[in-house]
Amino acid sequence: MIGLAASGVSFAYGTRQALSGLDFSLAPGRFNALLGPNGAGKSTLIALLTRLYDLQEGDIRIGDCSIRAQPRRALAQIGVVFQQSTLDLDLSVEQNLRYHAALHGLPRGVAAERIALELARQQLAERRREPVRALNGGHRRRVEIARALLHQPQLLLLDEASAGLDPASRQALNQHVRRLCAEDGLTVLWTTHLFDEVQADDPLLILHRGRLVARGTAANLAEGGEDLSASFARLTEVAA
Ligand SMILES: Nc1ncnc2c1ncn2[C@@H]1O[C@H](COP(=O)(O)OP(=O)(O)OP(=O)(O)O)[C@@H](O)[C@H]1O
Repeated sequence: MIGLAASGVSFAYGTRQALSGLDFSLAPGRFNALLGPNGAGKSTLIALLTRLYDLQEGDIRIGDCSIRAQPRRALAQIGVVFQQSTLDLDLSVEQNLRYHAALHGLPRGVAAERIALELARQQLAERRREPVRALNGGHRRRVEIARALLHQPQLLLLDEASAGLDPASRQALNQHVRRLCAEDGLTVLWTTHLFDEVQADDPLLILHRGRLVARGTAANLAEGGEDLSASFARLTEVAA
């Protein structure tokens, strides 16, 4: 199981400060939630964790690798599901995965084995020959998760993976990712702006206007029996 630790991470788009002095770590092998409203900086943080953007300040360690000093080794440990889907809707599920495996230089035989394994794990084996267009939103997300896991990373980052899904599919996807975590020891970072996707004992980070305003679990951040939305309102008001 692998953890992640960020220290002193700040990022600005020109003069617009998007993240300020973030220090946090993710619990290895757990479903870690990152909660923040639109514009809090979640996608910017994912972009830094995946080296889509270069770090401006601070460092991020994935396991024992610094993404500054050993970016290739660090990135090999990460799988990512971005907010915007990048599946080709007209290709089959399997073709999408094969294309991705080829891009990453996986030999054909290895790719075929991993694709079969991942599709079985995501309960999608029977749909492998269907075009992605024929799948509902929740299943498309599972294809993206399968794709993100093809190179066998130990850390899975999901940026608002449930966005655009109906409530039942949102909950099913959330439970699905929790199972991957529990069964395979995957370390997960699940970003969301929805309180009901966070459970009381999840390791939780709350991001507000580019600053971390709380770390802990929803249960230990709560005061006087308040629910997470009330804790959130109190914590962000203090930080405003
Ligand atoms: N390319 C960009 N250029 C300038 N400012 C940006 C850019 N991308 C994001 N921002 C700003 O940086 C801040 C953080 O945005 P970010 O997209 O990381 O937040 P978020 O929490 O992911 O929100 P959302 O859920 O809406 O994507 C916001 O104020 C946003 O307007």
